[in-house]
Amino acid sequence: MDFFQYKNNKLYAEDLLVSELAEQFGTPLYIYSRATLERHWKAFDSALGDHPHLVCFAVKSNPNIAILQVMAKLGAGFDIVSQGELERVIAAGGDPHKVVFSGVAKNEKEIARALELDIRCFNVESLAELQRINEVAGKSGKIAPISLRVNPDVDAHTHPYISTGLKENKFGVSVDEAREVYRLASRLPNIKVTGMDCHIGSQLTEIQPFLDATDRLILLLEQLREDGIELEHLDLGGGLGVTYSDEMPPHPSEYATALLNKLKQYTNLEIIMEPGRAISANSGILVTKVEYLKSNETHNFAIVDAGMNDMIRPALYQAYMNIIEADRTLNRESKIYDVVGPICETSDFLGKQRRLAIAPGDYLVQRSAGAYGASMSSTYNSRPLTAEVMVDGSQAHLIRRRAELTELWELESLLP
Ligand SMILES: Cc1ncc(COP(=O)(O)O)c(C=O)c1O
Ligand SMILES: N[C@@H](CCCC[NH3+])C(=O)O
Repeated sequence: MDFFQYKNNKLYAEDLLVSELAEQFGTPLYIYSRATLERHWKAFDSALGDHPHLVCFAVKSNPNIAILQVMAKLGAGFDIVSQGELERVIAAGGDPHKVVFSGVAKNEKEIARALELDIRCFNVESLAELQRINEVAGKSGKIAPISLRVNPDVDAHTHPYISTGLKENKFGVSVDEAREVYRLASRLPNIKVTGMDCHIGSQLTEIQPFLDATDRLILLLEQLREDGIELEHLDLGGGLGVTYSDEMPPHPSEYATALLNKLKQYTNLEIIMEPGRAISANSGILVTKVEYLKSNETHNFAIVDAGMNDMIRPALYQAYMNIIEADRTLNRESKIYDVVGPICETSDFLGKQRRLAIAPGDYLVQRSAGAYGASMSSTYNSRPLTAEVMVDGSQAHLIRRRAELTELWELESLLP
């Protein structure tokens, strides 16, 4: 069941009318459904069944601390890529022992803080990083649990900007070098080798690349056994896609079951997953108000109050995201529009060539906006970050207020 659905042609978020939420909290506005977030995380968790596992929510997809709190209450783990994300997890009540730390450029301070909190594992992306973690752990009197992020050189068949598992990408240690780096790691005094990880890209809509990557990891895992290196966990990363238009990605349970099938004889090997988008994207919408309609010889434009600073995916990846009316009872004339924002950039659009029935003052909804929406937003053009609301049944909680305009320069100062 979809928790964002029309009843009598008016869009609801769980039990609440989207247009009323827009009136109450103003626009642009991100609205999330708690029930949807929970259902999506549980789909992964339950598909992995009795096999030892941990489903780590990829914080980068939506780091709002209320969202992390919902995850923490479910018992989720977290995949982080910075100290900022780590502190958010802690602030939200997350368990640091369920945190895996990815990212290509971990600095000493971040490593020290993660060691202090006894995180589950560092997902190490290079030999140089491994050596740095060993040094920082030595200084902190800790033993750092590590996994090597293996780059399996598998084509994820996704947008080139969000493909990460090819040789030419900056991520991880190549599958050919990994065995040697593991041998080295196993001899470092302040390192404990606990796992292996990979993440081949985002918005994958086919299962096969995941299976191919897993095969390469299993091969390496067997080679490590020959070297006397036993792993405790295998982290298969995130990357499962969602439906933005007509993609048909596998359901999380189908995906998890397929991977589990490959690994079922490894009964003691804990499986870690790092889904972000598959949990958060369709748990959220972006509501925006039509400010003006205008037309020229070739185009009709719906000029709305949300811009690429609020949702950059269309501008950055030419991503298609569905746009629908919040209220279909208003009896407007329908036309084909480019839905554009207030930012002074030609790439500032939410969608192009969409049939919509709207008038100024109406609300439009961009669907699937819960992942990489608010998290990638900026204050470009000195626009405050958009407010965010969590709907929980018939309750709406403001989980991020819109900043006052003066707060936008709080960190700056005039010259003396
Ligand atoms: C290491 C790592 N894990 C997990 C994710 C989450 O990816 P997704 O949101 O596609 O599930 C990402 C982002 O692509 C990532 O870089
Ligand atoms: N930000 C991207 C996904 C990148 C995931 C991070 N590795 C998107 O919106 O699709």
